[in-house]
Amino acid sequence: MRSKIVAGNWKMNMNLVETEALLAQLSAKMPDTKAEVMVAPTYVNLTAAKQALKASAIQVIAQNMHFAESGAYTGEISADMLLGIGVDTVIIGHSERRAYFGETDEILAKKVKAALAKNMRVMFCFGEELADRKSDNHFAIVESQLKNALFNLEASAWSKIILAYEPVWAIGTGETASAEQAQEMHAFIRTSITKAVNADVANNVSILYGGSVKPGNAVEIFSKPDVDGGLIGGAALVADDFIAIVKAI
Ligand SMILES: O=C[C@H](O)COP(=O)(O)O
Repeated sequence: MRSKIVAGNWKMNMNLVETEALLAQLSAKMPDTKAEVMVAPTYVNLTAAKQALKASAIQVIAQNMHFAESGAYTGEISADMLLGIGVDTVIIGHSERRAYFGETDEILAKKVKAALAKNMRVMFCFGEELADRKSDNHFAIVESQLKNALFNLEASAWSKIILAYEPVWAIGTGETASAEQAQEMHAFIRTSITKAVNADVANNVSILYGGSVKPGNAVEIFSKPDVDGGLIGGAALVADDFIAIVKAI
C-alpha cells in the first residue's frame, strides 16, 4: 500500500542555527499524521538535524549523493557516508541537479542503482520543462526520464522508490500545475509503470507533486487520487507553511 508523504527540500538554505531553529518549530508544532514527513537539509547539517529530531517522527533525508562507493570525487558524498549518520533516504534527479550540475539520465540511473544497492530509499525527481509542455511533448519527456533511470529495475526494487513529479516551469516560480494537470500526469505515470513493470508496482508507488505547493493550493492538489503528497521547496522553509501543507494531506 502506498504511503502519503510530505517532504521539504531545503535546497541550499539554512545554516546550522537556522536549521536547529526551524526543526525546533517543526517538531513542536507537527500534528499527528499518518503521512510520512521528511526534511532534506544541506549535507553539513544532516547530523545536527538527526540529533534535533531524535524524538520526532520527522525523517531526515539527503538532497543528493554520488554513485561511486568511495574514491577521488572531491566534494562528493557517498551512500555509505549517509548511512553512517543514519540517513537512509536520498533525493535523486532534482531538476536543479539536472540543470546546473549536468546530471544526465545516465548518471541518475547510476545513482539510483548505487542507492538501491545499499538498500536506501530513493526519491526520484523528474518533470518536463515549459517548452516540452508547450510543444505537447510533456508525456514523452516524463516517460523517457522514468524509462532511462528506473524501468530497468527489478519489480521488487520499486518498494524503495518514491516518485516526485516536478514540472520545471512550476518550481520556485509561483506558477503551480493545476490539480487537474498534476492528476493527469500522475495517472499517466501509473499507466507507464503498469506497461513497463506491472500494475501492482504502479498502484503501490507513492507519487508526489512538487512545484510551488503552498498552504493555499495543497488541499486541492492532494485531493487528487493519484497524488500521494508533495515535495515542497520554498514553503518548507517556513514552519507554519510546511505544517499547514502537512495538515492538507
Ligand atoms: O524540491 C522542491 C521543488 O523544487 C519545489 O520547489 P518550490 O516549492 O519552491 O517550487
